[in-house]
Amino acid sequence: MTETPPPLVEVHPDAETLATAVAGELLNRVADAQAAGHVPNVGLTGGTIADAVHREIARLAPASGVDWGAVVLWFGDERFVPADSADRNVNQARAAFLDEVGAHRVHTAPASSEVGSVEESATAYADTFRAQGIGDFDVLMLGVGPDGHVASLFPGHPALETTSAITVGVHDSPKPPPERVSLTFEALNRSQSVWFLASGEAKADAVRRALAEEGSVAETPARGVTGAAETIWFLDRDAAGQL
Ligand SMILES: O=C1O[C@H](COP(=O)(O)O)[C@@H](O)[C@H](O)[C@H]1O
Repeated sequence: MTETPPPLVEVHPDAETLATAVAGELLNRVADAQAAGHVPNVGLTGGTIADAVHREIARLAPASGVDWGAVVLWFGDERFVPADSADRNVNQARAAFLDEVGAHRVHTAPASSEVGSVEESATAYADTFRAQGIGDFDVLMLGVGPDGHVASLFPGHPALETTSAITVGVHDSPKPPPERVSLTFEALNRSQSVWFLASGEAKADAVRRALAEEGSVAETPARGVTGAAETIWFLDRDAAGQL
């Protein structure tokens, strides 16, 4: 088995500077990939710090030279609610930056108003991956819950144990809404760069557990994802407070 490099930690004074730094770094990576003739696949996440990052991408995008029409965008997880619900991660991202920058190659799991069950949604999302022939994510951004969850893989939840599938339907999520679709560890780990984003004191214990020498993935699912080329933890000072 190939060894992945150890995680790097980058600490910023607060959530605002963290969001600006991540947005700037993402724009640089995507611009470089496009300059090299590559069509980048980028994994997006929902959540509070992700929203701040997305708004910074919108602000910085005009000067970046990135052609967002030629970036393929995915979500690490999606909430199984109606298509027009503000709870959908894709709607949060559309409002924050996707519409403004002109991104249109955007893929997420179908909504509850589009398919009949969370399993059907998970299967359709997996089919989209296969149809697009995605090898791996160039950059996958992931939020981290205060409980250590990543995407919609929650501590002690049966969805953690999914093998031989790239998506899973999640029922009884401890965080609302209860039904979600998540990429599995198998899919999340098909990433060159994994960037964890965490801000605020409420995340400090989860960040400590995720980066500790010892601990289980069942207890802290964020421990289960690494990038083949790099894993970076982008933190603010409060989230890094227990390191
Ligand atoms: O429910 C979710 O939560 C996490 C983290 O969100 P945050 O608001 O605590 O930052 C997010 O990564 C995930 O995509 C989302 O569905």
